Amino acid sequence: MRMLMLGLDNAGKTTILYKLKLGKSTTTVPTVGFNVETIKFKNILMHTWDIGGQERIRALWRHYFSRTDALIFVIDASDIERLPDAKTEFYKVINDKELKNCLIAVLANKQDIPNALKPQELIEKLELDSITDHNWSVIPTIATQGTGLHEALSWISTNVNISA
Ligand SMILES: Nc1nc2c(ncn2[C@@H]2O[C@H](COP(=O)(O)OP(=O)(O)OP(=O)(O)O)[C@@H](O)[C@H]2O)c(=O)[nH]1
Ligand SMILES: [Mg+2]
Repeated sequence: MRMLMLGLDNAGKTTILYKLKLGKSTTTVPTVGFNVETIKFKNILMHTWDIGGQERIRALWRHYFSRTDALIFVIDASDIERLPDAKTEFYKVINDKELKNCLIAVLANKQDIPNALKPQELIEKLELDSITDHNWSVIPTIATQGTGLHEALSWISTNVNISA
């Protein structure tokens, strides 16, 4: 299956990718372009694309939409100031017709930071209950420690319709 990981810069996407791939926390630099790794989870091969989230390169995201089975949208839940930007980008992505059938896992990352929004608060602020045309879930994570990442893959693996 093909997974696409998007979200604003600094959300934690690359940290998640390499925590899942290597089992350890890595030092990252802002991604200019993409990283791709295959993660094996419960005998499912998850081809996972992590795309840079800086504003000037977000226009490139759509080139990676095709054939995506699951979208992982990573949010820095402690960055309340940029939540409106994250929301705008999120809806732009999920309303694209190329992603109309994909599963959506929203990761409420950086739960180790004291003011981080909890999943229920993110559901309200992002108005996720208004989404009726996708199967979605919000999962709290701490990418640097690996907390919640297997729960996220587990939810994806049990809900995905693998097309190929
Ligand atoms: N405290 C805390 N820091 C985190 C967590 N996850 C990631 N970070 C840190 O956040 C910073 C950005 O992480 P990246 O994984 O590079 O972010 P990214 O989403 O790939 O960013 P772009 O490549 O620019 O799109 C790094 O310093 C990470 O160590 C977390 O759960 N908690
Ligand atoms: Mg990155």
